[in-house]
This record gives sequence, structure tokens and C-alpha cells, in this order.
Amino acid sequence: MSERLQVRRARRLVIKIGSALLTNDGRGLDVPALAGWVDQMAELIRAGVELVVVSSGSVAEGMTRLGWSRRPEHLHELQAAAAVGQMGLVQTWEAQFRRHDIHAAQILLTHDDLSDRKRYLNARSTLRTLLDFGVIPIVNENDTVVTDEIRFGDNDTLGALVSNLIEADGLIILTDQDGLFNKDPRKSADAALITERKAGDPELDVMAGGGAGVLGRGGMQTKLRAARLAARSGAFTVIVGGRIDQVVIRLRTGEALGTLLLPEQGRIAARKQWLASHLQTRGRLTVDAGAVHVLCRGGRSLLPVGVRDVAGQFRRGEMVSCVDESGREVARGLVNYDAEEARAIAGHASDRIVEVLGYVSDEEMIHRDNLVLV
Ligand SMILES: Nc1ncnc2c1ncn2[C@@H]1O[C@H](COP(=O)(O)OP(=O)(O)O)[C@@H](O)[C@H]1O
Ligand SMILES: N[C@@H](CCC(=O)OP(=O)(O)O)C(=O)O
Repeated sequence: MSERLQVRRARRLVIKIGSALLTNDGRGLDVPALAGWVDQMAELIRAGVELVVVSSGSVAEGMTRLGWSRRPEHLHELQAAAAVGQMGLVQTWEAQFRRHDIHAAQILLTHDDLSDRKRYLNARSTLRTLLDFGVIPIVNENDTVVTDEIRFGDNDTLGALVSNLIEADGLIILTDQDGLFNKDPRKSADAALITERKAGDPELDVMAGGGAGVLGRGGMQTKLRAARLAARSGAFTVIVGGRIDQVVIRLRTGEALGTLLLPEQGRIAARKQWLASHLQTRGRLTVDAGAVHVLCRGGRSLLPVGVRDVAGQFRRGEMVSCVDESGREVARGLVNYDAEEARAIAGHASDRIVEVLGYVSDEEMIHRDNLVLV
């Protein structure tokens, strides 16, 4: 058995399952297969692993329900099929997880939701809260409101963006092939499985060059791109055959199934680099000596109580600079409140936020995960 320590030690994983697999090559939802993955996932959850599922299959399931044998070309018909199919998809996930007394939640996202800073923080807080409650989020694209995503039908990218969002240790992409091969195994009988590479390895581009299956849209190219995106927050990716017996459990025990694509750098370094790339700050929080002391020790959040003064106009999710009372910058981070709200709660204990604002979105002014010392 290979080491694969990263996979064995992972505490938070995103599992993405493609259309071809979920719908048994278009023959309607493959409920027994889905039940099998749920049994395996429930075992991981019981062992303390936090899981998010990114599930494709709404278009394929919608086509089956509407009696369509060919994927429609008109975007609105695709969107209609997705809306019909999503019902069956979440019903099935819900019913299967209920057998294990695990609640499931539906999350529909667009790529835009994840590039807008405010919505990014909102999506992240919701996902984290669900995970804290032991609920399993079932994510798909919000196909009703987008056309680009449904056209490219690329949930691999969504899986990677969700991995970035929740800072997952890894992304597992279950697909209809055993992993990434050195050429398309549908076309070449002598194709060989790649077991492990750095996600950034340029040789992989040539190997993933072949197209997708009939139902899935992205093929291996989008899976490779997803692995590179996931690597930006330090997550590994495994591309692996979803029909392999007990695949999730066996991966978890470190078995070298599928293709493991590794990030160039670890999670903390990746996050710091990502935060540091936000050069433009939108505002300035002057923090008191106690807060400077706490921040400089590292690994701590900035609470409203330590904020003396708020300068600038910024929105929740934007980058602000934290300075000490002499004006020296000590940290930067993504702020949880709009400037007006931040002014109102500055100097107050977190349990008073609700009194001052009438609601609490977060107890921290800047969460430690979104803070970098300078
Ligand atoms: N180098 C490769 N290794 C494995 N599969 C490949 C490769 N190049 C192209 N493919 C194709 O990619 C398909 C999987 O992608 P896709 O159909 O988008 O699946 P999914 O619905 O799981 O996202 C495979 O069935 C295979 O034909
Ligand atoms: N969101 C749509 C399209 C997603 C899609 O095709 O993705 P995939 O099968 O993973 O390549 C669906 O659920 O059918």
C-alpha cells in the first residue's frame, strides 16, 4: 500500500461526482451506486471527516424524466432539464443520507458567486455552518440563472472552487474512468494510468487532451484544470473511478487508486500567497495594543472589541489593512462587515453586536483564516 499520507490525514474533503457516473451513462439516476457512495461517505463522516458533495447529473436526470434521448442544444431547454432533474437529484441524496441519520442540504452556486467577495464570504459561512452542524452540503451549479456554466457543463471547476472556499484538504473527483491516463482510454487500449504527479506538471496537458464522454462535458482537461485550481489553496486532487468497489473508503486508507495530483505548496503558504495577491486595500482598521499583541502571536482572529478606529468605505469581504495606534501596518485581511457596520461595532464585545446592529453575521471583525500578518 502506498503512503498517500495527505489522503489518509485529510479532515475536510470535497467529493465531486460527474453526470456519466451518477446517471449510469444516461439511464436515469443510478440509485444503487449513489446509495453505495453515501454508505462510504457516512462512514467517513462518522470518523470525523467533514464532507461536501459536488453532484452533477441534473441535466442528465432531467432529460430522462422528460423523455429526451438527446442533450438539447438550446440553452433554455438545458436549463429546464436541469431544473427538473435537480429535484430528483437532491431527493435521492436526501433519502440516502437519511438512512444514516445525516441531514443533507442543497446549495446551488454559480462561478460568479465565488468571485464576488461578499457572496464568497456568505457562501463560505453557510457551508461552514452546515458542516459544524454535521449536515452534508450537496452542491451543484445554479443552472437556472447562468448560461456559460451549463454550456461548458463543468462541475469539475465548481468542485475546485468549493475546495478553495472551504479550504478543503483535498478534492476527490469520481468519474467513469479509473483515473487520468497518458491518453484517452476510450480511444487507446494501451493507455496507462498516471498514479501521482504535481498538479502543475505541464506533461499532463498533453495526456488530458482527449475530449469528454457523451454526457459529461469537461473530460480530463477540466479535471486537470480543477486540480490546479484546488492546488491554489493547497488541496490535493484525486481523479478516480467511481465504480471501483469501496473507492472512497479505500482511498481513505491510503490505497493508491486513481491519479493523485499534488499542490506545489502547503495550505498555509498557499492561503498567504492568495491573500497577499490582494494588493488593493479598501480601508483601514486601527487596532489597540492588546489586539496588536494577539494578532502578532499569529493564528488569532481580530475581534471588534480591539478596533479603535475605522477609515475608508469598504464592503463585507473586501481587503482592509490593520494598523497599530502609531499607523504601522501589522496585518491585512478580508473584513466581515461593511464600513458603517464596522464603525458601529468597533470597541464592542462580540456578544454586544446583536444589540448594536440588530443581527450578528460573524463574531470576528476579521476571521483568522482570512488574515495575514505583514
Ligand atoms: N487521458 C485521459 N484519461 C482518462 N480519460 C480521458 C482522457 N482523455 C479524455 N478522457 C475522457 O474523459 C472522460 C471523463 O470526462 P467526463 O465525460 O467529463 O466525465 P464526468 O461526467 O465524470 O465529469 C472519460 O470517459 C474519457 O473518455
Ligand atoms: N450542472 C449540470 C452540468 C454539470 C456537468 O455536466 O458536469 P460533469 O458531468 O461533471 O462534467 C448538471 O448537473 O447536469
